[in-house]
Formats: sequence, structure tokens, C-alpha cells
Amino acid sequence: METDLRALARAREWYGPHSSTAAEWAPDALLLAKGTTTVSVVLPARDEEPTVGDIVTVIRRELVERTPLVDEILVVDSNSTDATAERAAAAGARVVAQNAVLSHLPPLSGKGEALWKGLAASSGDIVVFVDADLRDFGAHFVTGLLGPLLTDPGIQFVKGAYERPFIGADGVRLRGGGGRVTELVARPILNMFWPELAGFHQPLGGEYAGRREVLEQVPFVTEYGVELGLLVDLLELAGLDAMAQVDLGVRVHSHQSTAALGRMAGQILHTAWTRLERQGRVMAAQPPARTLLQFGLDGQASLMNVVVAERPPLASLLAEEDVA
Ligand SMILES: O=c1ccn([C@@H]2O[C@H](COP(=O)(O)OP(=O)(O)O[C@H]3O[C@H](CO)[C@@H](O)[C@H](O)[C@H]3O)[C@@H](O)[C@H]2O)c(=O)[nH]1
Ligand SMILES: O=C(O)[C@H](O)COP(=O)(O)O
Repeated sequence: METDLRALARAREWYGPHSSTAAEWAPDALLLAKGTTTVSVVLPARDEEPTVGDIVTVIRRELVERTPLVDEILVVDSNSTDATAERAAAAGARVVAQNAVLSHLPPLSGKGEALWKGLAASSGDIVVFVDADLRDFGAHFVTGLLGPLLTDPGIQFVKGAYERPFIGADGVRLRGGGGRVTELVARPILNMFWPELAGFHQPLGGEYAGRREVLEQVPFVTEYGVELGLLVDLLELAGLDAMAQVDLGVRVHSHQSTAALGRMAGQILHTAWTRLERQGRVMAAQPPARTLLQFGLDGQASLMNVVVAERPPLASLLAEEDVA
């Protein structure tokens, strides 16, 4: 009990000094701070033809041409069946196919795999991840995340925070109604087991940045477990004081169906479970079920796989390949 209270107090103590807003990080000031540090922006994209081009265009125009803060824009085409790759390339990104990166490894699926492949295929000292389905994207998403990393050598990882509206099919905007898995699963489980992380408003948000040397030292969970896995593993590796949060304003994205979010929640629970086991905090007589039984509107039942896999820290793989 006392430990929980102490951890929560740590989260509160951390919050003020480690939180800022995107408006505090002016591009020109960041350019001075950047020096020789190189920056890659990596966008994982599966069937994001309507939005990926606009996001790449804004980053290229504002942060490559106007204020050269970004050295590389990389889109990881995550087995898209639409024109995602063409739109991204036309807007000026380098595009790699997820399965073509480290192609000697058996391919895995999902967002976490796209991010890990993006880390492997990019070269910046700082890597900024941005989802490719954002609407109303602005360059402040990237500059906000770069701010603490370019100005404070003690910061290793920066996570975006934002207000997340829910926009229904009728276009009605419900303020604060988005981030359903965040509010119903991720934040409760983080508060329960890793209360030091309670100060992160959007633990599942897809916009965050880190130093390559640290990102290469942690595993990447595949599918939608990747964000929760990174937060917990980076807390263990680097500590809360090496982590920061930046308010990026409002984030609007494409909403998935409730059933899809149920599967996402299953993947996030699996990720939390593996971390609890690894940290010696639970011991199971048998592993958790890998499936989720879901029912359609017609009552039809489908057994869905919600298990996640994991890629090892990239640094360990590169070291092995050097030896071989
Ligand atoms: O197999 C996949 C699935 C998704 N994506 C991309 O990943 C991003 C986010 O995926 P999305 O399906 O839009 O996720 P959300 O429903 O928005 O889920 C939220 O919660 C997830 C779980 O933490 C995070 O991974 C997301 O970034 C966050 O936006 C988008 O650019 C997708 O195109 C891939 O590249 N490959
Ligand atoms: O991050 C989340 O909680 C999920 O992506 C769901 O987001 P949504 O409720 O805004 O669709």
C-alpha cells in the first residue's frame, strides 16, 4: 500500500517538471539546439491512403524545407492493399515495405512490427513516431516531441498528450470521447501495476519520440501492445526522470469499431501480463488464453486471436549479426 502511494507521489512530482506544451518549442530555437543531431520521422501505415500524403507533405514543407529539423521521413508500408505507398512517396517520403526490412527474419504482423522495422530502416539519432491516420496534422506534433530531446540530454523518451474527441459517423464531435481503450483498459492497468506511469495522459497515443540508443535496447511488442510495452520497459530501463510528456493539443484520427478495440484491449492485456511475469510480479499455473470470443450483430460467434509476439531489442540483433 505504502509502495503504491509512494509511486503515485513520484508520478505527481514528475508531472510538472517533465510536462510542457508544443507551443513552448519554437522551430528556430530547436534548430539551434539540434546541432549535428539527426532526426528521423517514422510513420507506420496500413491502408492510410486518405491521410498519409498530407502528413508527409506538412513534415517535408515545414520541417525539412522551411526549418530543417528533420533529416529523414520514412513510411513503413504495413502490407497495405491501397495506394498508401504511392501517396507517401509522391509526398516526398522514403517508403519501405514492412516485410522487406530485415527480410531474413520470418515476418510478423501489426503496428509494433511496423515500428520495429521502421527503427531498423531509419538512421536518425532521434526517432519520432507519428501515426499515419491523423487528421488535421500539424508540424507542432513533431516539434513538440523534439523539444525536450533536443534541449535536455537527460531526456530519452517523450510521449505526446492531447485531447481526443470522438467523431461519430454523423460527424458529431464529442469532446474527450475518444481514446476508449486508453481510458477503459490502459490507464487503469498502468495505475494498478505501474503507478509511476499514471501521469501519462495518453499512454496508447501513437506520437512519441526517443533516442535511438535507448529505443534499440528495448523489445518491441507486435500488434497494438507496442505502446504499453515501450512505456513499461523504458520505465524499467531508463527511469521516470528520463521520460517527458508534451501537450500537442487536439488529436483526431480514424476510429476503429468496438469489436476491433476489444481485440486491441486483449493485446494490451497480454502485453501487461508478459511484463508482470517478467518482473516476477505474477506467477501463473498456466498461460492466459490467447483467444477472445466475439459475437456479431447476427449473434454469430468468432474466436479471435489476441496474442502478441515480441521482437528483441534491435541492438541485440545487430550485435549478433556483427558476430555472425
Ligand atoms: O498492422 C498495422 C496496424 C496499424 N498500423 C498503423 O499504425 C497506426 C495506428 O493504428 P490504428 O489502427 O489507427 O490504431 P488506433 O485505433 O488509432 O490505436 C491507438 O492505440 C494503439 C494501441 O496502443 C496505438 O498503437 C495507436 O497508435 C493509437 O492511435 C496507423 O498509422 C496504422 O496505419 C500499421 O502500420 N500496421
Ligand atoms: O487509443 C485508444 O484508446 C484507441 O485507439 C481507441 O481510440 P478511439 O476511442 O478514439 O477510437
